[in-house]
Amino acid sequence: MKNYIRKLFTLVLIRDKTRVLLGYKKRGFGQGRWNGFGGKVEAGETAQEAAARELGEECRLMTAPENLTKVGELEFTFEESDTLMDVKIFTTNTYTGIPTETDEMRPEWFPLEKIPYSHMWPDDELWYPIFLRGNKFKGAFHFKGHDIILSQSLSEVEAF
Ligand SMILES: Nc1nc(SCCc2ccccc2)c2[nH]cnc2n1
Repeated sequence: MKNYIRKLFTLVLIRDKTRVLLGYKKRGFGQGRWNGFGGKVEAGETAQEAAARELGEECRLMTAPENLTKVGELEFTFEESDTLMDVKIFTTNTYTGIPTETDEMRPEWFPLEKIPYSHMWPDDELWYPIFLRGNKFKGAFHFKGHDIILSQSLSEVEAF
C-alpha cells in the first residue's frame, strides 16, 4: 500500500429546482471537463472559507462560508501519484452575483436531465444522483490516469 500525502480540496455545486450550475474548466487540473467550482484549501483557511473564495474567483458568485452546507466527501487517488485528494463538497442556495466567465471557468446552467456526464469526471455520474436527491455521501475512487476508475467505494451517510 502506497503512502499517500493527503491534500484538502473543495467543490461547490449550486442547483435550483430544475438546474445545476457547472463550470467548463479552461486550464489546470481537470481542464476540458465540466465541474463544480473549487480548488485547494490554503493554509490558514477553513474548507468553507476556501470554497467561498474559489466560488468567487472562478465564477464571481459570492456567499458567506457559513452558508455552505457540506453534502459530500470524496477521496481520489491515482496510480501515477502519491497524492490523496480529500475533496469536501458543498452546496448553497444563498448567494449573490451572476455566474460570470473567468480565466479559469466558463459557467453554464444545465437542466438536471441534461448534465453532460460524458464531459465530466467519470465518478460524477455515480454520486450526482445522491446529491440531486438531497442526500449526503462519502466515497473513494482510485484512478488509472484521469479516465479509468480501477476501484471505488460510495455510500450515503446520514450526516457529517
Ligand atoms: N467532480 C470531480 N472533481 C474532481 S477534482 C475537484 C476538486 C478540485 C481540485 C483541483 C482543482 C479544482 C477542483 C475529481 N477528481 C477526480 N474525480 C473528480 N470528480
